[in-house]
Amino acid sequence: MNDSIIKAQGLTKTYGQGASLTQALRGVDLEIARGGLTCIVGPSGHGKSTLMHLLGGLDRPSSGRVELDGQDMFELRDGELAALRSRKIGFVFQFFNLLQSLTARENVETALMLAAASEARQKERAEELLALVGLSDKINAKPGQLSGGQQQRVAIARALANDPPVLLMDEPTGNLDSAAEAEVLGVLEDLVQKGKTVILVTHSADIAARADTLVRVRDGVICHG
Ligand SMILES: Nc1ncnc2c1ncn2[C@@H]1O[C@H](COP(=O)(O)OP(=O)(O)OP(=O)(O)O)[C@@H](O)[C@H]1O
Repeated sequence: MNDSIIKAQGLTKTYGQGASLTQALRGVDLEIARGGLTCIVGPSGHGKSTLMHLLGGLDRPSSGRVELDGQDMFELRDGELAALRSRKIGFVFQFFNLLQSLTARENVETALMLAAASEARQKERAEELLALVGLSDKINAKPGQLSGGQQQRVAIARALANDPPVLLMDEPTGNLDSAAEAEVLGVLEDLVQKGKTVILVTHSADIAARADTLVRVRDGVICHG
């Protein structure tokens, strides 16, 4: 596959040592094509989140490599890796992680890296992002005034702050009911239409059914078929 945005080779990850050693990943090779919705599925405790963290450069593997847009991530030093991550990947997690005392717009603004931009430009950009996830009417609401699905859409807008090509999500609908899940899925499908690469770990059969690519993880390896 030539146009893969992420390419992983021989990934292993071991936690702990001695009697408490866990081999979370035991040799994963994976290519993710640019664009499209990729779902990582599999039983609990089999290595999905570990894989997601390594694909996003949030953690380093015990061995193996991950190329992001042609760049070998783990040959970079921590600071360089962090800079690459913030340009290329937006992260979304199960529990939204919004700041409760800030409005939706302010939560998005916290992630904008527009150092030179005026306050007015930052505000405008945050409002554009909230419009993109269908929340134009909630820009001044605080998380406590929003439903779970709306909070997760604010988290998605925040993850898009620096216009990364990739969105990486760990169970983004794990804390939502099915109506809110459908809301979030709609936003993700919209983003895929706009050319983003969306990769998510999910236990939801409804979401997995909409994936362009399914990656099944079992016992720390990818199982085919
Ligand atoms: N930081 C850590 N330290 C020690 N062991 C860990 C750590 N993170 C994960 N593990 C172990 O690695 C294995 C894989 O965990 P991982 O979180 O990747 O699984 P998962 O498939 O995402 O599970 P779930 O669906 O329940 O979230 C498990 O046995 C887990 O206990």
